[in-house]
Amino acid sequence: MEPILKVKDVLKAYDDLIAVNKISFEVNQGEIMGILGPNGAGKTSLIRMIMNINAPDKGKIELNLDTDNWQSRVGYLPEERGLYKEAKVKDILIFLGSLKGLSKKEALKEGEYWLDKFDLTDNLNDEIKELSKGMAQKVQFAACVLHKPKLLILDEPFSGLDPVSQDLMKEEIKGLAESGVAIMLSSHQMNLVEEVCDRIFLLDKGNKVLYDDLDSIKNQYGNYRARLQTNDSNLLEDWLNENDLILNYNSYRNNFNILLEDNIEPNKFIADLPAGINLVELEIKRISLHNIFTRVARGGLLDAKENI
Ligand SMILES: Nc1ncnc2c1ncn2[C@@H]1O[C@H](COP(=O)(O)OP(=O)(O)OP(=O)(O)O)[C@@H](O)[C@H]1O
Repeated sequence: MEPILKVKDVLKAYDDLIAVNKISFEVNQGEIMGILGPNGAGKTSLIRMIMNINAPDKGKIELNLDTDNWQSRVGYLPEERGLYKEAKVKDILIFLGSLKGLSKKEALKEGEYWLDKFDLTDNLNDEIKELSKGMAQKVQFAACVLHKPKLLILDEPFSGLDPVSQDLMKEEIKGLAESGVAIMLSSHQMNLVEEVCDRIFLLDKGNKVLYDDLDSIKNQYGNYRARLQTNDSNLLEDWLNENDLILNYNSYRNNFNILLEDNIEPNKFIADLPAGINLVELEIKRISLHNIFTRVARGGLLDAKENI
């Protein structure tokens, strides 16, 4: 099946600054593609070109939405959350729905469906200025999905949300992808998107760092780290100091943070632990996407401490 969005060799410069440097990627139906990178990486510049707010200096953006009126098939949550403060939630939903071709009744029905999901049903008649930042953001999210878009573009959808609301937002985004929506989201909070995205495009200073599915990225770059608590600290310390499975470690009293060498799998580490060691706790995980980014984009060294 044709991708819903194709970005081909897109370049955008602001005077001398190349904000987006010949970037190419695709977003397919039913997948969540994360555009990740630190502040200033070029994420919003890319999104604005996709939304036709700015034009690329070079390259092409193609939308495959089977319509001349592409905006009726796209939902967009912009980075700046600009709902009119004096307007009521209800009127915002009706107005933004009407821009996407919905009748008043349809917009209200869909809007109420989404407000219910975010526990905001009682706020339908509130003015935006009466809502918290996170509540207003959920209303804006509702407004960008109520016309059932085929392509959803979310610029920093988790910023300003508390952890419970972030989880709720993640679940709704996953649900939309499962129903077939192509979703592209940008974020600088790499830990948050790890659990949501199928594929990742890592961007740094306008340049591609990595573009692959999350598992492949983690298989390729993701060393394992272990967190371990033991009553046999001396035994473990001696073992760690002479073991070539270990890249580095740090410890505090009986707690150890251990970074395994490239390609060392958890089984190998566990099988090699000193015989009879008394373990109180053991956790083994891959390093985070943030650490992979630090390593690949910045040539940073991995250190056991920063991975915990
Ligand atoms: N209108 C503009 N004029 C000049 N420079 C700009 C403009 N918009 C963005 N830039 C620059 O382009 C680069 C990329 O900015 P952009 O906003 O696309 O990054 P971002 O990845 O979305 O960052 P953030 O996570 O901070 O929102 C930055 O160096 C920024 O200063």
